[in-house]
Amino acid sequence: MLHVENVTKIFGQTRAVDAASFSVGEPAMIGIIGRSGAGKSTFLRMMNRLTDASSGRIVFDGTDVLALKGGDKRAWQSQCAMIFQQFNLVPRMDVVSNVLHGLLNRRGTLPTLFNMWPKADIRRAIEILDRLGIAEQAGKRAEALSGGQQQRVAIARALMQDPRVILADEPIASLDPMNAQVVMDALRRIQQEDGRTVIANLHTLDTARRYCDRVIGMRDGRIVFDGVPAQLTLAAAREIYGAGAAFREQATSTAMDVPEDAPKDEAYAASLLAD
Ligand SMILES: Nc1ncnc2c1ncn2[C@@H]1O[C@H](COP(=O)(O)OP(=O)(O)OP(=O)(O)O)[C@@H](O)[C@H]1O
Repeated sequence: MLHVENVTKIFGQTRAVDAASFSVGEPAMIGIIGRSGAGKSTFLRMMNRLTDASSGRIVFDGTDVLALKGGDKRAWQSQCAMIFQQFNLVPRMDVVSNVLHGLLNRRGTLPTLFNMWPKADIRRAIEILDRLGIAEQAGKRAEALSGGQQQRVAIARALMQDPRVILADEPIASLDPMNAQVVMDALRRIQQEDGRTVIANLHTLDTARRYCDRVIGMRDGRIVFDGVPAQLTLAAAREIYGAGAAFREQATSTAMDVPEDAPKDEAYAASLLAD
C-alpha cells in the first residue's frame, strides 16, 4: 500500500529528513515520535506535497506521489488529508462551513466563496460532525468552540475529503489531557472503523504506546526505531530522544516525578514524554 523509499529533505546544511524508509501493508495507526527538530513535520509535509523532497520516493498503491504534478498532485492532497496542532480553521466562520471547506479541492473556489453548497454535502458534513459528537455545534463560529471541539471540526473537515490517509501533525499538543484523549479516541475510531491509515506526529511516548499499532522513532532526520509499542523499551526511548544513561522508565509515564537534581537530559526527555 505505502512504501517510503530513501526520502530525504535538505535545507541548506541541514538534513531535516535523511533517507527515511518504511512500508505499510495495510491500514494502520502509526505514530511518529522524536524530539523537536527530528524531522517529523518535514516528513508529513513531504508526504502530502506541501514541501518538495530533495530525493526519494513515496509510493502509494503503485504511484510515486512525489512525482505528481498539477491536478494529479491536488487529487493526492485530497486523498491525504492533514490535521495541524493549531487546527487551522477559519475562526469567524461557522463550524459546518469549515467542514465543507474540506471539499475545496473538488468544488473549486467560486461556490465556496459564496457559500453555495449542495444540500447533500451539507447533510454529509452534519453527519460527520454527529459522528464526532459535535453536531450541535454546527451553527456556531469555530472560534467559540473549545480546543478539543475545534480539533474535532478539523478532523471532520479532513473526513469530508474521504481521504485514504490522515496525516496529523502534533494533533493534541495544544490540548489539555481530557480533550487530548477525546481527539486521539476519535482518530483511532476513524482509523479502525473506516480502514483509513492515520500517521500522527506525537510528542509523548505514552500516547504513541496507547493508541498506535506501530511507532516510528526519528532522531536527527533518521528513522532510528520502527516497531510495535511493546518493542518500545527504555533503551529504544533513549536512542530516539537522545537521553543520557540517567533516563528512567518512570519518565515515560504520565505520573512521573523527576527529581530536582536530575540531569538536564533526563528532565528534557521527561518533559517530552509527559502526556
Ligand atoms: N523551511 C525550513 N527551512 C530551513 N530549515 C528547516 C525548515 N523546516 C524545518 N527545518 C529544519 O529541519 C529540521 C527538522 O524540522 P521539523 O520541523 O521537521 O522537526 P520536527 O521533528 O517536526 O520538530 P517539532 O516537533 O519541533 O515540530 C530542523 O532542524 C528544522 O530547523
